[in-house]
Amino acid sequence: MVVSRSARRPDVHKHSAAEQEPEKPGLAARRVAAKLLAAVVDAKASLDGLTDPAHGQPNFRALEPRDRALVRAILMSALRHRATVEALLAKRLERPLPANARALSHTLHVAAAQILFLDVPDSAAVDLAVAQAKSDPRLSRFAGLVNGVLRNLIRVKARALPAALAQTREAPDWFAERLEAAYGAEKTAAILAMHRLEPPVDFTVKNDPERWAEAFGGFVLPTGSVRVSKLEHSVDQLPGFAEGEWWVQDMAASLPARLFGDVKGKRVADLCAAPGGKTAQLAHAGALVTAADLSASRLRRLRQNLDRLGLSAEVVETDIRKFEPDQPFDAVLLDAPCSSTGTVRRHPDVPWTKSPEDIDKLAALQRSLLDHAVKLVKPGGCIVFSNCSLDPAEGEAMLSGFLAQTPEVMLDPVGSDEIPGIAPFITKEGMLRTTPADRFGEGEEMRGLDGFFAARLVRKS
Ligand SMILES: C[S@@+](CC[C@H](N)C(=O)[O-])C[C@H]1O[C@@H](n2cnc3c(N)ncnc32)[C@H](O)[C@@H]1O
Repeated sequence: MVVSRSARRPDVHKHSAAEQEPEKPGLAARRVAAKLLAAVVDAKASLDGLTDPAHGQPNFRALEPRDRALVRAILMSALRHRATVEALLAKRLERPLPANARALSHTLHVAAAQILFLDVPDSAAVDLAVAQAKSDPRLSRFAGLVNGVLRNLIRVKARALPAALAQTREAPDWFAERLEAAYGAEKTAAILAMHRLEPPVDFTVKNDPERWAEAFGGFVLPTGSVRVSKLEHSVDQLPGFAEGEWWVQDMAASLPARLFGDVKGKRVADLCAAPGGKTAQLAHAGALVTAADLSASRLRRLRQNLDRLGLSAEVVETDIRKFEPDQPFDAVLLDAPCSSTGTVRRHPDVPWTKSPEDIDKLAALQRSLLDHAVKLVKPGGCIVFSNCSLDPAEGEAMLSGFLAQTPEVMLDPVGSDEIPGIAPFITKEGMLRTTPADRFGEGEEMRGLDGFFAARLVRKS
């Protein structure tokens, strides 16, 4: 290895006074927030992946736990309200930022999200954004602009924020337009309004929902899930966690596995199983479950989850299109990979990382997975197809194309009284469709669930 002289003698470097100044507390967190925002918005990386404690972005993982929590809070707000922040910043800029000023745009968004939506002192948000600009060669000449724009935002926010929230459609155009085509203008507005809110946490409990609702300070939904509007503790600190008495699962996500009815003693394949929410439901209901998934790391989480819950399943790591079990199953669940547009309340990066092309590709993947899934079930056996997309291309439309071209399979319509509380979500064809704007009763807390699609099919021959 050739080592250059200067590399061996770092002591000869001259440091400027500015470089030697201790870094302002909190600056590293803001820098990481801007970097991750760039990764989400420009490189279409998933926020959960970037902030994964074990495999996430290295600068993020290097932060103290408190700063990691702050970075996540900043990014959740910056993405949840991205269109509103953009509109408010645009009004404070004399002219649009040039396309190559991405770092400047991300710095402004990170600071604006704190000023508008977080409990961070305004002065700290501005000072740190200015310090960030000064210390970054790409941004140093914009430090004055950062200061001016953000101080202006602070001055007007009490009046300008409510107006911007009322006038801005909180989504990229492609996303809102597809929702409108599927659900109409009024329901789209209601869905986008729900995307602005932090969602409640729903739990699937093994037994006695009333008891857990009381223990968590929540209430029982008509379907039996327990809902907590705002959790005061992390889930692993709640009673019953170590004992494996419950798991976190949005109410909508708990419905597909219940469409099989009584599965006690039946051989059921859960084909895209990880991290195992539906595997756990099926195993708890007494099924002999084979849980298959492509992802080794996600299957590790599935095993950990089942261990905690004291439940068991046969676990198979495979691309299910190559899965050839010795004998067909009594029933098959295909909870297919999808655009996840039904989970924007929890994953506000989704509209900014996905595209219409992704939706088309995912619909084609779902179709190929479903074509194979039906071969794995006995004649007379049941197949439930589900996913957490709001887009009919991945739900109703994909399924009707499949049914038209697959004569050996027919739709088994779901009755509106099969599960307590599901009537509002059953379509006239007997499929299940939920959106975040749906409600299952009167009152604010009875509103909101993930967007889900599910259909039950029977293999005739
Ligand atoms: C929506 S998630 C499943 C969630 C899971 N059913 C639950 O309730 O916890 C979709 C899963 O499909 C898996 N997957 C994607 N393509 C696959 C394939 N070709 N074969 C098997 N699994 C696949 C992904 O690894 C991912 O874990």
